[in-house]
Amino acid sequence: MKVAIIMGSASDADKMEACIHILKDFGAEVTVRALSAHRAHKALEECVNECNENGTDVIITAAGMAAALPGVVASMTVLPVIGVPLKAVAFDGLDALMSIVQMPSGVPVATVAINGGKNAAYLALQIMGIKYPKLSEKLKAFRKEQEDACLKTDQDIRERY
Ligand SMILES: Nc1c(C(=O)O)ncn1[C@@H]1O[C@H](COP(=O)(O)O)[C@@H](O)[C@H]1O
Repeated sequence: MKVAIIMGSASDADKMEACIHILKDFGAEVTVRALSAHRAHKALEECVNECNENGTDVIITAAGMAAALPGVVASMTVLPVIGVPLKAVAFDGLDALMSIVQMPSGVPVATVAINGGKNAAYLALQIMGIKYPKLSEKLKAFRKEQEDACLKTDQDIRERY
């Protein structure tokens, strides 16, 4: 159960903390790298080649601004690539969202919400759940906990009003 997280810059790390924690909580082996396609494309290629060879199940990519990274990573692998657009200095993250979501056909990046690192983790876990049945069971238990918590808050609201 191996996930590689590649972000465009070390300055993105805070926004990906929750993603990393969720993956580790569910028992995934997580590798985290900060490699820009724009600034270090050779090292990025080496990193993706390693993923292709070392049994990585899913690659999560995260980048802000002109976010070429997720698409470039997707071009170098047939592993599932998830893209997390990050809100950086301008346009509330729409710049990154547009860069990541509008891939030409044949080279998909499964794009989550702006700053959607948590859902990137859950989506990666669900993809891996196909291969690891115990993980799938854990995810079902998590969904049940979430449902119970929702019903509890509903009850609280009904009682309050
Ligand atoms: N989008 C990309 C890429 C890329 O796509 O190759 N490389 C860096 N970045 C983004 O630039 C922003 C600022 O990075 P710096 O703080 O390092 O200047 C970050 O959000 C990063 O993801």
